[in-house]
Amino acid sequence: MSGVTVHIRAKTFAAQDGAPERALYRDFRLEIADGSFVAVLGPSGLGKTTLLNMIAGLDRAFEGEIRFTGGGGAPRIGYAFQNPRLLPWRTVIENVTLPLDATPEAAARARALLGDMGLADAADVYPERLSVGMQRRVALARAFALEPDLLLMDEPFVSLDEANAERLRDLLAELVARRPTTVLFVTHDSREAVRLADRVVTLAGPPVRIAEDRAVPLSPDDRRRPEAVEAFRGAGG
Ligand SMILES: Nc1ncnc2c1ncn2[C@@H]1O[C@H](COP(=O)(O)OP(=O)(O)OP(=O)(O)O)[C@@H](O)[C@H]1O
Repeated sequence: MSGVTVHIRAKTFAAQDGAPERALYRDFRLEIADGSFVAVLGPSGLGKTTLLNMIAGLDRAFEGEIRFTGGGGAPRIGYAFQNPRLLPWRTVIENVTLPLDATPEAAARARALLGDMGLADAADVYPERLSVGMQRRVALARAFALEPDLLLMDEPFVSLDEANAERLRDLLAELVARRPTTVLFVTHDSREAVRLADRVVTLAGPPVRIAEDRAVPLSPDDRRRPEAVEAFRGAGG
């Protein structure tokens, strides 16, 4: 596992194609404890994906520091992007095993995860044959198969129907219970945040600031009861 200490002194997107300069972050700090499951809520366009990209090292054009805590050098980071980003010229199983060591154990783990995702029969087809919801599940399997120390998830269940989304929330909770991982989970849905996370950070801005930071001390059973989730949300004010 790995915790993260984020300090963004400044993150600005320059003016471009007629759009004005955007100062997204100014002296922003966030501590994510090793082994925690943190949901990040906030309005569209605020800079949540940008935050994940900076943590993942995909966006280095900012002033500040991202430090990984919890020992053991650079963490293995799994990233379930907002769009599935599968390689169209590779089969489903090839997409999932791509970031893994080429060992029989890794291949078996990838196939088992596809089974968990209800995609056992789709392992050898190409992504274009799959619905968007199935492609999202493949992208999740790819992120889990890496056995990450830190899992970044950007609205991973957003285009799924509620029954499938709920099944995958259960699966995510089970996978994290099975193999403890630090999770940073961006969502628009505060029910989903309370359902999954042990801490919900609500962002406001710009520039981005933490408007609310709330621990969610619900039991796994309560999280699966919509009325318990609703009562917790209602108690928050
Ligand atoms: N490469 C870029 N160049 C210029 N502006 C960008 C770039 N990437 C993002 N932005 C802008 O920065 C702002 C934050 O984008 P970001 O995708 O991080 O927001 P978000 O909170 O994840 O939004 P959503 O919830 O809609 O996904 C947006 O206004 C977006 O248009």
